[in-house]
Amino acid sequence: MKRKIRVGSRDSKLAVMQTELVMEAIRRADPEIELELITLKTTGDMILDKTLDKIGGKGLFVKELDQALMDGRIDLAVHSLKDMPMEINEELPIVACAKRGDPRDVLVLPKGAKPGSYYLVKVGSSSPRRQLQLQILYPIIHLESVRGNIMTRLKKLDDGEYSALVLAAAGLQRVGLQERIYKYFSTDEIIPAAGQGILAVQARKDLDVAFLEQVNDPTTALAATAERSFVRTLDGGCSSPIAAHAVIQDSELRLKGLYYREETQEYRIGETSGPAERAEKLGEELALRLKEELGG
Ligand SMILES: NCc1[nH]cc(CCC(=O)O)c1CC(=O)O
Repeated sequence: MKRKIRVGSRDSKLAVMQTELVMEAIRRADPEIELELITLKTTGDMILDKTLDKIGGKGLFVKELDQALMDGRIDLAVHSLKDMPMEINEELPIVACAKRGDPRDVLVLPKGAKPGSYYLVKVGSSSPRRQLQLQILYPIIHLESVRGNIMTRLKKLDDGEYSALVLAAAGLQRVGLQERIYKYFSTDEIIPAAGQGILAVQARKDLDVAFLEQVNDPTTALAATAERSFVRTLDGGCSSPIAAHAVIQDSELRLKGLYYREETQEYRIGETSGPAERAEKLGEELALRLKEELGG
């Protein structure tokens, strides 16, 4: 008898494209499994007139999917890891991280803009992490918040509401709009969000997930562990400009992190490296070091 797996996803174009990528990987690993895509609207997708920090943070992008997992209406949920809260219901663990996509942030110009003629006035980004690092890169920049999914943001850009946007490369690539990318920021120019470019699969902890072994990329999972440990240790909500990016080479993990202290409006950028299996500890140690350097 064919095993049937119901895969839950937010209903944005990006979320569905990402979930289909994971479903393709599952089919490649086990063609016998029957997969059904089930999309759900999440609260975070419906409240579009407020910035995330004003509506309770990242949990609003996962609550409905968590409930559907608990109710047994879906068997898996696929998320952009960077949109998942650092604290996860232990009944609903992350059971796989697919191989990381492009982690970088990029600059996008309005359709038809002449190359080289971009202005740093009314640059759209709602991410405190991007805003802080853009101000460091371009002290004269004028930033404005922008909400909505990728397609909504691009329409606002092309309708003249912004002179440029800063978005994630992976998002544009996955919806087939990589040609809109005008400039890539290196991960040193703008340190990505923890988990940026990573697709995470969540399931009820009692589900037999052996079929996900070939979907999971252990190197990506260790990088995600270090980055999320850094943010969790700093207790970073979505309103604080915390950034973390880990790269693993020959079992050596290098982690770069940015910590911003609200009270003093100071930030620190630091790096650490060590054996990849120490990912959790490396994240914690770097976070504590930066916190101490900033006195709090
Ligand atoms: N909350 C927005 C969001 N969540 C995940 C991605 C991109 C895909 C990824 O980082 O895996 C994006 C779009 C963006 O930041 O421009």
